[in-house]
Amino acid sequence: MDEKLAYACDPSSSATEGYGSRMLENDDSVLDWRDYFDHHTLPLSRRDPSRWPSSPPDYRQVMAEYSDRMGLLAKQLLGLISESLGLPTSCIERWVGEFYQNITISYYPPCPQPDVTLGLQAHSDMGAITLLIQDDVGGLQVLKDREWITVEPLSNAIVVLLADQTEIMTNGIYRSAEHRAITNASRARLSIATFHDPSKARKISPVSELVSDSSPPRYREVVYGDYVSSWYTKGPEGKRNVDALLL
Ligand SMILES: O=C(O)CCC(=O)C(=O)O
Ligand SMILES: [Fe+2]
Repeated sequence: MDEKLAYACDPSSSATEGYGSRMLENDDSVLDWRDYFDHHTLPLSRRDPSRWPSSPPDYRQVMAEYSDRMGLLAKQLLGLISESLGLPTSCIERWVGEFYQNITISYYPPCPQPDVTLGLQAHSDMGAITLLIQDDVGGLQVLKDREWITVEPLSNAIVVLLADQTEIMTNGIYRSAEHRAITNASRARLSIATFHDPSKARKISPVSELVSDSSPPRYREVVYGDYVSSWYTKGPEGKRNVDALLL
């Protein structure tokens, strides 16, 4: 525990780097059965490996390489999404602007009452695209046709979760995935989520090529930093934050 606390997040502000267990600003909110360690990894100006664990000895080097490779994969996937919509490959990536990438390692201890306790409450991720790996325990679920479907762990698989800004940029053609993590009584679980977000100052709206008289914008423009603040203040409650921007 002392080792974890040596890297503790700043409790007075949300989304800081380091070790923590409370995600939302409101003290009355239901807690998740989860500890997490958040790394700021891109752009390089935010990357400070001295804030990351020093053990095992190659941790920092592996994390830096993982960050670079996930960033490239996220760009490729946004490129494929752009192409699938008949847009130039780099269109959505350009709309996001420089990637702000955070890597969150979540640890879910065994839970004595898994039937009444969530590891992580239902939410959609707030940025553009999340790449997630999980160990063999399982616990990630996605909402499909109002049913929670378990994402069975596959070794070497990367789960792609589209996030809220991609829903906005594609004018709702691609939807962000509502997901949650459940707990279990017997085995601890680990997952690693790599988030790719716009900068806080970036204005996000449906990409202009997808908007016309016959296809009007379905979402209000939002400054990404305001979106993040509102998410942390109100809490996710499924997809209520992106739904609140619907016109
Ligand atoms: O642990 C998981 O599988 C989900 C993690 C997640 O959704 C998140 O960190 O946003
Ligand atoms: Fe998530």
